[in-house]
Amino acid sequence: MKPLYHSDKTKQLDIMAADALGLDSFALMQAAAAAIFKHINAFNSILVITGPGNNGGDGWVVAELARQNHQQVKVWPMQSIESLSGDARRAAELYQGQTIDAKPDSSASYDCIVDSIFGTGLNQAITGHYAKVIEWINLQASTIIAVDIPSGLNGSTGNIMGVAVEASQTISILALNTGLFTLDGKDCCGEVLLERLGVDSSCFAAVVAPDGLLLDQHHLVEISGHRSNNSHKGRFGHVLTAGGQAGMMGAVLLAGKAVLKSGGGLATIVTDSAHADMVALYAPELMALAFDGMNEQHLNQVLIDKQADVILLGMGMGQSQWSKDLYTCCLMAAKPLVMDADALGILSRAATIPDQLKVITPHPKEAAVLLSCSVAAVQQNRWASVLKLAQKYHCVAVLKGSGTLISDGKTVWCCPYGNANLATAGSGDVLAGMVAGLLAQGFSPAVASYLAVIWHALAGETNVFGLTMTASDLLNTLHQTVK
Ligand SMILES: NC(=O)C1=CN([C@@H]2O[C@H](COP(=O)(O)OP(=O)(O)OC[C@H]3O[C@@H](n4cnc5c(N)ncnc54)[C@H](O)[C@@H]3O)[C@@H](O)[C@H]2O)[C@@H](O)CC1
Ligand SMILES: Nc1ncnc2c1ncn2[C@@H]1O[C@H](COP(=O)(O)OP(=O)(O)O)[C@@H](O)[C@H]1O
Ligand SMILES: [K+]
Repeated sequence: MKPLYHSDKTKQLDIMAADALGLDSFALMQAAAAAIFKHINAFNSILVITGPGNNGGDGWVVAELARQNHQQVKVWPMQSIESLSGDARRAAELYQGQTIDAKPDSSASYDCIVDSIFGTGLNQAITGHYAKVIEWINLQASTIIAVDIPSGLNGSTGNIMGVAVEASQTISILALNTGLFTLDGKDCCGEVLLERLGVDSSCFAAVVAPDGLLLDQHHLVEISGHRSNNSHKGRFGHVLTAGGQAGMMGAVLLAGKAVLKSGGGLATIVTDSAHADMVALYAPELMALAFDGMNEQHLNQVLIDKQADVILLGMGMGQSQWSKDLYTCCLMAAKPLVMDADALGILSRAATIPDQLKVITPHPKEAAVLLSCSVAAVQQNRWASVLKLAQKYHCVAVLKGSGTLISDGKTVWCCPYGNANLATAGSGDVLAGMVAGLLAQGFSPAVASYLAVIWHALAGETNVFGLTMTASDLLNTLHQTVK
């Protein structure tokens, strides 16, 4: 897994890399620019837009390399050369090509625009002239290459600070920043490429603790590689999927089916007696159990009889007395618990956190309730929020949304896959069922969570139904990602 760093660690990483390579800071800038130049050396006409810091410095060096390569290149500096300092000033002074000092007229077109306005040094919202230039960049049909980070994107959190470049490609230098992969990061970055300049990331990871780890689809081989031939359904776990108060049955059905679709051996739906009989009509492979409210003896007996390995609680469960009774009953069994949806609201008000709680799967609004803060506060720093959730509830937390984050309270994993087609009713119920299904098969809470998240996101991203995909379609096409 690639390490991810908040952008405040960049300077430290730059120094370590320079040491490892035996370069001074200007030679490191030249090496960075040479690595970026490889990605633009085939364009005919290039406009490099440079800012006040070292990100701008990279841009000046890239422009000089393009000039030497006989490409048509111009630099549009946002600041006068005299106002620059250090390596950036030196880089600008070495450039021997043309500059422009205002927006190109509409007849001038560039195949490629290089965004080297701001990198990791962005420290306030972008306004004024800078904002206008970024808005102009976003209107151009050119290929837009962002140096290190799209200007305006907060490299740590993935928030847009006022306005941000929407790049076709982002070429990160030395290390990847956390903000590239969550919240607005994915919309701003386009394709993310990493140029390590010959420095192995393990050289950093040993000294500077990463703030996150980037998940990769290759982890999914762990799922299919997990089972021996000499197996039976009892080996793959039994999940009791509890929820679906009167009139809200769909969510718990989707979750129960996802348990089986993710390889779980057995799934029993515990739901309102008004519709327990209908479960088999939807999916004959599901077992059903009616819960009438405070019928705890009955439920406990079933938990024992059915030897459930995992309880998944909350989908379509509501917040009524029936819901609270179901919550209470499920907690009486000392079985590993996964909580989603309405169970999270009850958990947030509960006097104690059950010892057996293994995973919670909130979307940002549920996370806000769990952390007693606003949705904006959760999203402002999703990295800190997912850590807080895991630490407060002593379990693995899955903070859903664009760039889903998973944490066990120490490590944060980030899923770079998925798209807005997953924003469809019931898609989270499917994810919760997948987490429980993998947990029941013996994966640890963290591994079950991140495997489910990768699988779910990739299935959504590659689904042939595109934006017409429903949660049922997603379930029925999971096999295209993992068989
Ligand atoms: N030798 C080096 O130092 C290397 C630097 N690198 C590049 O350097 C970048 C980091 O350089 P810097 O730390 O200079 O950061 P930036 O290039 O992002 O620029 C920071 C400057 O912008 C100003 N600024 C920040 N936010 C602003 C806003 N909203 N409006 C107006 N001005 C604002 C700051 O006051 C500061 O002067 C990296 O992203 C990377 O591109 C890499 O090439 C690796 C080597
Ligand atoms: N824009 C997006 N990009 C990637 N994944 C998304 C996006 N929007 C939603 N998702 C994913 O879809 C699922 C939606 O879950 P949730 O909000 O709980 O929906 P529901 O309650 O309808 O099941 C989550 O796994 C979430 O990460
Ligand atoms: K940039």
